[in-house]
Amino acid sequence: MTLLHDTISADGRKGGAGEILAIRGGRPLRGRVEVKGAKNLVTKAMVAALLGESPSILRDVPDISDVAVVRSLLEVHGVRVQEADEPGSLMLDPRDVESAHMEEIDAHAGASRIPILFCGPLLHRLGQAFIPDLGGCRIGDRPIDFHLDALRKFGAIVEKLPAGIRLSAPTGLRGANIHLPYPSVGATEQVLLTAVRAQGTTELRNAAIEPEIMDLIAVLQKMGAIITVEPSRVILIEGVDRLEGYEHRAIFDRNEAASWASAALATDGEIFVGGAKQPEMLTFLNVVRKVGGTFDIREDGILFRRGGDLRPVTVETDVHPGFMTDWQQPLIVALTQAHGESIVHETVYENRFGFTDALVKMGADIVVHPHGLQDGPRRVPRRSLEQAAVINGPTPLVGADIVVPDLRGGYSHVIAALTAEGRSTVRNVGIIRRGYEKFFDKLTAVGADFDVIG
Ligand SMILES: CC(=O)N[C@H]1[C@@H](OP(=O)(O)OP(=O)(O)OC[C@H]2O[C@@H](n3ccc(=O)[nH]c3=O)[C@H](O)[C@@H]2O)O[C@H](CO)[C@@H](O)[C@@H]1O
Ligand SMILES: C=C(OP(=O)(O)O)C(=O)O
Repeated sequence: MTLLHDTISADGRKGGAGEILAIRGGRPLRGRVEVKGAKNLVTKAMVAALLGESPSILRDVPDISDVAVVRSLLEVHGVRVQEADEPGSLMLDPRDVESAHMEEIDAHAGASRIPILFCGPLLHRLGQAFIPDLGGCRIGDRPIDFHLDALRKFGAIVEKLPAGIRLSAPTGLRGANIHLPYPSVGATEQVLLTAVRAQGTTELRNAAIEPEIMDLIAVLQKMGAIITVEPSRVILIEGVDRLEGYEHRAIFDRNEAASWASAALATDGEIFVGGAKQPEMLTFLNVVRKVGGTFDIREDGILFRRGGDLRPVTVETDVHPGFMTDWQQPLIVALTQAHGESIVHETVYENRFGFTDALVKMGADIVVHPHGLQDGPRRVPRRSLEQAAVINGPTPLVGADIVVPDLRGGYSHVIAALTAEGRSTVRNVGIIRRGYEKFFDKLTAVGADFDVIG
């Protein structure tokens, strides 16, 4: 195994060394990996630091390119960011927040989805905000209409620019009554980050309640916010005049944990995921059990292994506490090895099965139904945008030349290549660093046989 490069570029979009892997598959992955703070919390907690009048300390920050992008965008707005009291901790000092130059903001275009969450904090701190065009996984349209509608209700004025948007709040931001058309994670965070310093009370209905959102609420409460989570997806936020910095250890990355679990199932291996915890993964663990995998929940993590032949399963992705959409892509690799027909209904995004083309090229039997399947009783309400994938297994996979399309799809391609007999070339793996820290090191730790060839 030759490691030529396993570092993050400051800019998540840049290519270069570490982009192409030659993988020799066909043997079980066994070993231990550690997961740190969740990409889907850490990046938002970093934005929350903008709202404080004093510095914040965030611990268990993963070394991923989405964090680098958010750090850089904070820095161009005058936030001083440096390592704090232990490896993987950041001190974020927002006392000198200032407007950034347009070119500095534009340099972050297309790199991540997080910049949209700068709207409320920048409006509070500076009275205006410029937000670059967003990046993130291309798994559907991913509109930001819920975000902008909510911001307008708070009193913001939104202008479309040739690249990005400009917001201003000439008369300040006031609490609002907001009902989200769908429990969007990002829009819920947008409302939280805006309402905490708005004048008066905000009532948010049909809010997302993912564990990462609860952790963001914990961060905001440490800062001085007053947020009440009521039953039935209602969140009340009483605006306050001043927030301070926080000290916080981020919730673990349950998406990374589920990914390594699926790798153990797919390759008939055994992987201990240090830092994984049961409560946030209940729904995933139920599916592991249903497909015939086993898990052993320990004090410091969860051990995943395949117990025998894998069984087929039907899964509907959903908002929390349902089966998370980010889990379905790695799981599908394992389902190619299950005995019988599995069905995955993707109800969150309208285009999240593109990665299966590569799996089919490797020998998998997967048929994607772009308008979903009418197949009997369902727990998750049908959505017009949904699709379904029918996976028949087990099928031997053979090595192929494949190109990574997005973060989870990319991880799934690597795992498929490690499951497949023979040699695969996997291109564009740099995308995987958006959400998986020390990815090559971790592959090595579980015994993957690969070379970085470009
Ligand atoms: C950085 C981050 O935390 N990303 C996560 C976040 O993405 P993100 O916050 O972008 O996902 P959302 O929950 O907002 O999206 C859910 C659905 O709502 C739609 N929608 C959303 C906003 C909007 O203004 N209009 C609109 O129509 C989306 O197109 C999608 O169909 O939650 C997703 C759902 O758990 C996860 O897959 C992503 O990993
Ligand atoms: C869809 C994802 O991320 P993002 O929202 O950052 O594109 C993901 O983490 O799988």
